[in-house]
Parts: sequence; structure tokens; C-alpha cells
Amino acid sequence: MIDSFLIELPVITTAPDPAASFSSHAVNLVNCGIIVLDADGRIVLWNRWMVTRSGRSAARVGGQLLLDVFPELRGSRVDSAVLAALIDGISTNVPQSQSRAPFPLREAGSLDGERIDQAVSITPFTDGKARLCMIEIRDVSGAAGRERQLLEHAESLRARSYVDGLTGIANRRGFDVALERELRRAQRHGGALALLLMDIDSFKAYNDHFGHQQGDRCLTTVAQALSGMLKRPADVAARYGGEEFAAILPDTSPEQARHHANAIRAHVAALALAHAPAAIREYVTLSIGVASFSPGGLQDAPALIEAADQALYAAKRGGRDRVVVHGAAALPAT
Ligand SMILES: Nc1nc2c(ncn2[C@@H]2O[C@H](COP(=O)(O)OP(=O)(O)OP(=O)(O)O)[C@@H](O)[C@H]2O)c(=O)[nH]1
Repeated sequence: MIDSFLIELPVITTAPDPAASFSSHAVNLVNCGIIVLDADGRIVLWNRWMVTRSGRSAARVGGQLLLDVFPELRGSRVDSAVLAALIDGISTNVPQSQSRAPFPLREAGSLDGERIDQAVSITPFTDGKARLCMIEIRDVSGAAGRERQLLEHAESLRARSYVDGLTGIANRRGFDVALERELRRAQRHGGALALLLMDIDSFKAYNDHFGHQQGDRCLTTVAQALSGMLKRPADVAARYGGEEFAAILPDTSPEQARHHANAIRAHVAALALAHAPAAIREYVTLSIGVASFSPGGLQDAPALIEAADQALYAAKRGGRDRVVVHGAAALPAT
């Protein structure tokens, strides 16, 4: 073992010269952890930073194998980097992004708090014939915390940018992304997919009669009712724009889609939301157009949307409060 065993202040060193004493002070003052290992992986230097963050004194760890002091390091990236340094003389950086907190170190003075985030460098060096290796540990908790906050913020912005601010269901952007995703899945697996476009009947009359704010409340109630009718995890309810809604129903045949659409229409009617006198019914109703993906027919999003839109307009022309399936006869309201 190397005989110059430098530890936390007061520094113990075999070298009585002032230069060595200054170096020892500097090693203890530096704002990062410094551990020096001898060729066998035993600790020969453990600075004060390490003492305050690990709760272990230099006297306790001096001469011990690093892996006995920190058994959890066995097989870790730090362990391999130490071997690479001591055997092959290779330096390694282990950034926080690769191994967040390899050493069980906590903020100075808090021995049961969260581990600090660490960036670790391992550098081999020689002292005479002996090969040693220095491990430097930096506390990067501040930077890592800021990075996490930024990521969370970006994630919440991204999530919000797919949600309609008024109704809380997916917005048009969320709809576009979901439709492309589900279409690709249906194309890959040869599965079924149905698209429903829905429009509140005579909504201009509703707004004119009850006012815009009440109109907004009506939109939210209908959106929540629609969303509540879609039970499968992959189903998507979206506000397509204005008073128009959409539903994407993966793994749903045209016949099942017609059935679902009628159930949604009946459910919204059953809410019995009072409508304006100028509307066709005393309560709020929906017209719904349905179109289905098929490998030999409607294959992409624009074709599917256009077909559902045509069916929706057929439902409007047919008298409203009804479902029309693209390519099939209109069903009157029941
Ligand atoms: N309150 C409210 N109204 C909206 C919103 N977006 C669109 N609208 C209203 O929805 C109404 C849609 O009217 P039209 O497109 O003429 O259709 P309609 O009166 O529903 O008639 P049909 O669709 O033919 O049954 C317009 O008066 C829009 O102002 C919104 O976010 N809030």
C-alpha cells in the first residue's frame, strides 16, 4: 500500500515539507469528492468533501477496498472504469446522464436525504512505479434538477398542446396525431378502424338564444358525454373544431361503428339539454357521419375525414339528429 496516506483535515502525511502540506489543504478545500485508490483498489486518499457527504471518516475507510466501503458499486460503470484505470491506464467520465447517483452520497449534513446527482471522472496516474487512480465526484444536483424541471415543463406543454382548453378532450392537433398513429397500426395489422365526425345541430340558434357562455358550457357537457361513451383505452374523443367533434375507434367494424354512433347520439339526446326554439328538437342533438378504414378503400387520413364529412352532411341534409355511414343508406332518428 502507498504510505503517503492523506485524509481530511488535520492532514496526516508522511511528507513534512510545506508544499505537501499546502496540497493536502487544497485537496480538502476543493469543492468535489476526491478518492485515490492504490493498485489493489484500496483507499489511500479520502478528502473532507467525501467525509461530509458520506458520513464516513477518512480513518474509517482508509486502507479498505472501495468495493467493501460501497458494495453496491460492484459491477457498476464506476467499478469497470476503476478497473480500466488501474489495469489499462484508461481515463473515464461517467456523466450523470449515464449513472445518476452511483455513490450513496447526500448533501453535507443530511445523511438521510435524497442522494445528490453525481458526475464522476476516473483518472489513472503513477507514483514512482505504483499505479493509482483518482476518482473525482462532482455534485451536479442543481443542473440535473433544472434539467428535470425543463423536461417536465416541456412535457406538460406538449401534453397541453394536444388538449382542447375549453372541453378538456383532445384538440385538432391531438386528433391528427392519434388518427395517423391508429391508421398506421390498422395498416400494419390489417385491423379495422372507424372515424366518427359529429356536429351539434343548430348550434348557431343555441348561441343566439342562450348566449355564447352557455354555448361553451353546452360544448363542454357534450364533449364529456362523448368521452364517457368511449370505453376502450385506444379510443380517442376530440374537438375537431367549433361545435364539431370526432371519435377515432380502432378495431371497430363499420357495423359496430354505426351501433356506437347511434348510442352516442341517443346518449346526448337523453341528456335533455334544452335547445333554442328555432332548433328541430327541444333538446340538443347530434348529427354523425361515419367512415371506416379498409385496405382496398379509404386508406389515408384525408380520405377518411372527407368520407366522414360527406356522411355528416348527408345526416344534416337528411333532417339532423341522425347517423349516416359513408357508403350506406341513412338511418332515421329512432
Ligand atoms: N359558444 C360557442 N360557440 C361556438 C364555438 N365554436 C363555434 N361555435 C358556434 O357554433 C355555431 C355553428 O353554426 P353553424 O355552422 O351555422 O351550424 P349550426 O347552427 O350548428 O347548424 P347545423 O350544423 O346545420 O345544424 C356558430 O354560431 C359558431 O359561432 C365555441 O367555442 N363556443
